Amino acid sequence: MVFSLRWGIVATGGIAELFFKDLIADPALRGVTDVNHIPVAVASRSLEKAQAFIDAHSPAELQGKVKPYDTYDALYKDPDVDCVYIATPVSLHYENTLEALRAGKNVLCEKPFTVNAAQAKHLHAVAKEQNVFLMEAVWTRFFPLVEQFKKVLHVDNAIGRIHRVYCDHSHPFDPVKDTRAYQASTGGGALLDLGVYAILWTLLTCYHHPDNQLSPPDVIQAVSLRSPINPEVDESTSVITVWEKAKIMCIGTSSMMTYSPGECVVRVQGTKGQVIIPIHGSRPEKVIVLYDAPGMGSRTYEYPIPGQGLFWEADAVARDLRDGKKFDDNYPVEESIFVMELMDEVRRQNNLKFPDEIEFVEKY
Ligand SMILES: NC(=O)C1=CN([C@@H]2O[C@H](COP(=O)(O)OP(=O)(O)OC[C@H]3O[C@@H](n4cnc5c(N)ncnc54)[C@H](OP(=O)(O)O)[C@@H]3O)[C@@H](O)[C@H]2O)C=CC1
Ligand SMILES: O=C1OC[C@@H](O)[C@H](O)[C@H]1O
Repeated sequence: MVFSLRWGIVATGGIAELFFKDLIADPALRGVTDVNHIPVAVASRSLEKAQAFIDAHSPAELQGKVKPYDTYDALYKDPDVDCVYIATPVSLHYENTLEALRAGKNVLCEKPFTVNAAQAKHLHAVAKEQNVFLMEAVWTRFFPLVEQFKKVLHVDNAIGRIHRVYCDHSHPFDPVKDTRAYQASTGGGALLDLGVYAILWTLLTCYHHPDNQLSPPDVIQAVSLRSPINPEVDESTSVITVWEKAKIMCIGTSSMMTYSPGECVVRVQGTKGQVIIPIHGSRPEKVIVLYDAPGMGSRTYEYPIPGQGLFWEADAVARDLRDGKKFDDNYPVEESIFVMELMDEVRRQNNLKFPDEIEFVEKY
């Protein structure tokens, strides 16, 4: 039997649009037959915007069936919504997710989860108290390609012992169009918005290395370059982590001024070769293994994406809710908290602060 998940979408920006389109894509096109998705409501700060979003993106069979709301709160109260997708700027993730959880809703919240670890911990506590589902929407984590990447490195040991990892996620943000990236009040800067993907590859290679056993890194050394447009935010941040148990050094970089090197956004170097992921660090389609041994050559695993690729995380949420889970095994909230702790430390080393109004945590 197919399990259908009814979604309520909060906000009508760029990623909300892509997520909506992926929800209504035919699951069979990605070989999925056990779950599907039904968008039932969209909330915006303006009723006109919510309605325009629904009209623009709903296929004929959904016209008139998706409810528009002019407040996010009204959507949280809708009994037809099984799961809320939060697609607001990061500065609002804590507040929006908290309200949705308190209304008894399951929540998938866009990346980065919150602006600091304290907020992430509070959301985790509230989800447990309310007995509802919570996950950060790090979509890439749910790509089938990622399973192949982990298998090549940690199961097949295709490149032998891993020594060093480079990973990058960068692309320019336009100071006029992408204003949220340049404002501290909206949680801007390269680290939070783009650095999450450099951290994702760091975690997959080092934190999840069988010898590391999910231990934190022994060393974190980070440097940020502040933006001349607004020195309150970082335009580039580089983070070196050392993982003693697995004996790996990892260099993760992010910049909102320049592009990632296209041919290689992730390079994992081992004793027997290298694993390379070409662009894009958040939407990869290939894993390439280059063997050092003469005559071994290379092997390429290709994973074309039949859509944007956001549907895989939605499928994971649907399966979790079908199975009565409150957290996802592949990406539990504890790991989002760990990511936020890492980012807190990077910001501490570089004296990068957001305004109190967005760093606040309610007493609990
Ligand atoms: N997974 C991915 O690939 C991507 C994830 N993201 C993440 O998604 C989130 C949203 O990003 P994106 O969609 O690009 O952002 P946009 O600026 O395009 O949209 C944000 C939406 O949030 C709502 N909103 C509520 N309050 C504010 C406010 N004070 N200022 C601006 N918007 C507000 C608005 O919707 P309304 O007016 O309808 O209420 C707005 O359309 C971020 O956390 C970002 O990191 C972004 C891009 C890609
Ligand atoms: O999350 C995102 O926002 C920034 C983009 O670079 C990235 O590709 C996208 O997934």
